[in-house]
Amino acid sequence: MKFKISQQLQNIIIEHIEHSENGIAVLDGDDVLIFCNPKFISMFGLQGHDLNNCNLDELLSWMYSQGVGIDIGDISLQEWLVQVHSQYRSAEFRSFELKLKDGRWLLMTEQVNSTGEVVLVGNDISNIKKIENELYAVQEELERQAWTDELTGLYNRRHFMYRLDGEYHRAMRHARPATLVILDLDFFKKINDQYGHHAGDEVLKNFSALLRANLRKEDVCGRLGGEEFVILLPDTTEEESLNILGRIRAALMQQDMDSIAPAFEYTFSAGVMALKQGKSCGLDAWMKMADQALYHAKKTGRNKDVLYADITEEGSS
Ligand SMILES: Nc1nc2c(ncn2[C@@H]2O[C@H](COP(=O)(O)OP(=O)(O)OP(=O)(O)O)[C@@H](O)[C@H]2O)c(=O)[nH]1
Repeated sequence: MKFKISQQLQNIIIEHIEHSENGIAVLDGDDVLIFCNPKFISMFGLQGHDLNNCNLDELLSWMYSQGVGIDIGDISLQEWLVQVHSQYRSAEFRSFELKLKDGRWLLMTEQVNSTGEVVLVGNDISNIKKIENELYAVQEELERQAWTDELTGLYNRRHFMYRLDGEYHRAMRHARPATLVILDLDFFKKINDQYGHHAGDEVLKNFSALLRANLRKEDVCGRLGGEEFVILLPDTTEEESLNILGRIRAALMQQDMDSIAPAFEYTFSAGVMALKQGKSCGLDAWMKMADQALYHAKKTGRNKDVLYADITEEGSS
């Protein structure tokens, strides 16, 4: 069915456009602005600008120079105009979101008429965007909680194993070295028994911070549970990993633990298993071998690093 557009109906539509909560503008075939309603002017902060014979680029450049309207981030005006023209008139109808300098968000629609004019309509979606951002923040926090150990802030076992899996396959694919270290605090039960569970927790947090401070950004650090930690060192040989452990031990010796008790100190044992470049062993076996090296460190006096390669050579694993 086709409606007859009477004068009365035209008046109703024109009044609606004038008072609409949507910003509406029309550009002619040469992209010169031939109409915009009051809401469009206020939406983009165009008050005070002479809009007669103003084309799209002039309009955008003016907004940019006045610091009003669209927030284009860190790019230059030239780059922005190139971006705009790569999309503008690219379809008969398209919609996109725009962030404004004052923090509001718009959902824009761009319709190209059969006679070449472009009709732009902007709808303020700031409230929806706010809820969307809050939901994103909640989702991110839930994801963070799902893969983080609550006490120490390190990755939990599940997420660590996921990262280990990725690194294992990367190392195999590119025949790169990678080393896995399992660390366990020595006589931790005694710390709990002597100074209390809270002090034990403080020691766990202290050790986690110490690991983080002494590892590179690309290293992955997790808490397997209890007083057992794990480090994945990508692109790191056995020898390099021993240097890193030496650095961690030196930092541990130097720190002041008076908040637990005067002259308080603790130690850890570590089991080290380095992947031989390009030689596959399987993920579970990799963990198991590091664990066996750790067990050996515990059995032979604690407060030391043991390489799996050494215990197999000795035949004492
Ligand atoms: N404070 C605290 N203690 C924990 C936590 N998780 C596990 N533990 C305690 O850690 C202790 C681990 O004791 P063990 O497995 O005997 O190990 P250990 O005393 O460190 O002995 P070695 O590993 O052989 O040197 C147990 O007493 C656990 O209750 C925790 O989150 N916080």
